[in-house]
Order: sequence, then C-alpha cells, then structure tokens
Amino acid sequence: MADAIDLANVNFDTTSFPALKNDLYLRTARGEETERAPVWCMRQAGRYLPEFRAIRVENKFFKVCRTPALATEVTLQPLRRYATLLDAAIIFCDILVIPQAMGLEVQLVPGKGPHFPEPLRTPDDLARLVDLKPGFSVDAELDYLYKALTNTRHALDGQVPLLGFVGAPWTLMAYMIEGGGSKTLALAKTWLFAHRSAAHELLARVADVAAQFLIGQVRSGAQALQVFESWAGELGPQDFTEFSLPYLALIAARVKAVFPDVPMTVFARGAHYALEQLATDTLYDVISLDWTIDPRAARRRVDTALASRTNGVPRSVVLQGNLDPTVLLGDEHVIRERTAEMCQAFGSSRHIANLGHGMMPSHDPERLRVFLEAVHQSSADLRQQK
Ligand SMILES: Cc1c2[nH]c(c1CCC(=O)O)Cc1[nH]c(c(CCC(=O)O)c1C)Cc1[nH]c(c(CCC(=O)O)c1C)Cc1[nH]c(c(CCC(=O)O)c1C)C2
Repeated sequence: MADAIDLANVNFDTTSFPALKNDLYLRTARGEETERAPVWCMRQAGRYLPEFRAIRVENKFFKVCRTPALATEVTLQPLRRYATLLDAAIIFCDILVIPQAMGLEVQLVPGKGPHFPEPLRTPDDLARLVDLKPGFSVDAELDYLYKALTNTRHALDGQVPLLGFVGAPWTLMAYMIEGGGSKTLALAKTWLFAHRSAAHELLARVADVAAQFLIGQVRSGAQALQVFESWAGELGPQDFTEFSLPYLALIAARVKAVFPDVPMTVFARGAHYALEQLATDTLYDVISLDWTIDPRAARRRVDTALASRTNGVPRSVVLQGNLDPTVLLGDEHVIRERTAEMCQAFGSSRHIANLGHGMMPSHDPERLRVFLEAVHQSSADLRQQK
C-alpha cells in the first residue's frame, strides 16, 4: 500500500528555494553546449504509473490538482522511480484549468477524458466567461497551482528543475467549444470561418489569462515553461498563421518581458509547416517536435530561417523530442535502437530528449526506463565521437 500522504506537510515560502543540483535541462534550453542531452517525458506523471493510479482511486483528478500536497506527490512519483535518469519535473496539473478559471465547468469522465457539460456554442456564450468581470483575478483563481509549484520546488530539494505549463489559446478554444476531445474539431473550426471576430476575441482573452498564469507560475517557483498547442495540426498553414501563431508569440513576449531568462518551450503538435515561423516570429527558446518531423530536416530548416533573419536580436533555437511514444510498446532492443537513431539525428548539441507526444496509459513503466537509459548512453556517446 502507498504511504499515506501528510496533507498538512506543505511549504509555501517563495522567498528562498533549495539550490539546484542538476541544471542540465536549463543549460541546454539556454543553448549552451552540454555533456549530454537532458531527458524528461511529456505526461511523465500519469496513468501508466501504478503509484499514480493508487492515488486516483481515492482522489478525483481535479482534487489532485487543487491539493498542493497531492500534486507534489504525483509530480515526484516519476522522479522517485527513475531517480537520476530524469532531468526535469513537470508540475502535475492540466491545460483545462484555464477554461475552468474562466468560468466553464470541466469534468473528467473515467475512460472518456475531459468533458464540458456546457461548452461555448455561439459567440453570445462568451458573455458566460468570467475573465472580464470586475474583481476577476487569474492569480486568485489559480492560486492552488501556485501553491503546488512552491511546495513541489521545496520537495524536489534541487534534484532537477521544475517546469510549469499552460495550454495554448487555439487548443483551449477547441476544448471550450467542442466540450471535449473531437476528431474533426468541426464546431471549433466553425468559429474560425463563421464567427471570425468572436474567435479572435476568445483567443485573445485566453492568451491574456495564459500569459498572466505563466508569470504567476514563475513567481511561485517554476524554473522553465512549456506551452502546449496540441491541436495545431488541425489547422493548415494559413489558419495557423492567423489563429495560433500570433497568440503563441504574444504569450512568449509577455512572459519574456518580465522573465527574460526563464526558458520557454512551444509544442505545436502537427504544425510541421510552421517550424520557420516558430523560430523567427516568436521568442520561444525551445521548439518541441512531434515524431512526424525528421529532426535533421527540422534543425536545417530552423537554422536556415534564423540565419536569413535580418532584424531582431540574434538567437538560436533548441529542439526537443521526438521519439514516437508507441515505440515504447516495442521490445527493449527496438527502444534502444530507435532512441540511439533519434539522438544521432538531433546531433550532439541543442537537444532536449523527449517523446514526440505524451506517455500513454498502456505504457509499461519499465519500457520508459529503457528509453531514459538509452538517451543517457547514446547522447553521451555522441559527444565522445565529436
Ligand atoms: C494524467 C492526466 C493529466 N491530464 C489528464 C490525465 C488523466 C487523468 C486521469 O484519468 O487520471 C486528463 C486529460 N486532459 C487532457 C486529456 C487529453 C484528452 C484528449 O485527447 O482530448 C486528458 C486525458 C487534455 C490535455 N492535458 C494536457 C494536454 C497537452 C498535452 C497533450 O497534447 O497531451 C492536453 C491536450 C497537458 C497535461 N495533462 C496532464 C499533465 C501533467 C504533467 C505531465 O506531463 O506529467 C499535462 C502537461 C495530466
């Protein structure tokens, strides 16, 4: 049986944190040459871990998010299991806490995923959102996550840096209108073409909340940030340029204006056509790739785009990714081989190893260990061959 968690044992002091012992992720994200590629996994805390499922038996999903001691416990579970194999922790929460804070009810239906009983249907429904109401405060609504970050940063004791995150405006808009996951996003895309100005209004309001939320996360202890545009691939290049990119750029610009040194990552899943724009038209330090993009081509395209840029401060972009998560369903030999090939393809610098999307509930935790070990080995080997 899992040890009982002492819910009263929390530390919300943001004035001093334990010294960081492993800064490999931060150095790499800032573009420095490093001894190997750092590694972590999207959804590294989650349903593939029996210790997570044990906590979920007793606690509803959003209760875990809202109870700092529980969110800390779940965030630390993979760090305990894989110990020194992981180079970052990501705070346990969900992208849908922003729609919740803006006034929409979100339920998590077992076996089905997120469900909004009353999604936005027409532009008139924007009036139901509370973000423009007098007295609304992003920081007050989402204070529970700030507390979870602060407490987790203390509990980590400097083992690895702590990442905060948000969902990007287009992805959150899609959930707010569809009411859950969807194959075609037909309802959300209707807004783009039939209610274009309402779509922009919603995107701008979500971007506003997201930027404030990220700034609050850093103040509370997050040491790096990731923005998840999980439904980017549903947009073609033209619509990505109009409905996603400007808001992704705005979020990074707002956060960087306050915290220029906090590394920021963008994961625009499926937006392979947008690599150049993400590199040249935004301030993200790291671009996270899904597994459908060839890392060699991505590196070439990003570097070429940056080199031909004539205005702005010079910048270099780090790539993150991108093993197909289903490779972890294969045997150890396949995982090692494919991980070595992946590290080779990214090259010996400016790479943060990760999956091309999140861990799946059906994954065997021991297969993730094989992936993590293989990254350590392959990426250190690559540096030696240099
Ligand atoms: C573990 C978990 C999470 N969210 C959900 C679960 C399953 C809940 C359960 O049944 O216990 C519901 C939960 N929340 C969501 C989903 C996906 C549903 C869908 O496909 O529409 C589920 C099952 C929505 C969501 N939620 C998230 C995204 C973006 C990343 C991605 O593309 O997967 C998205 C799209 C982000 C997310 N979600 C979560 C994290 C925690 C930190 C970590 O990575 O370990 C993060 C970063 C945690």
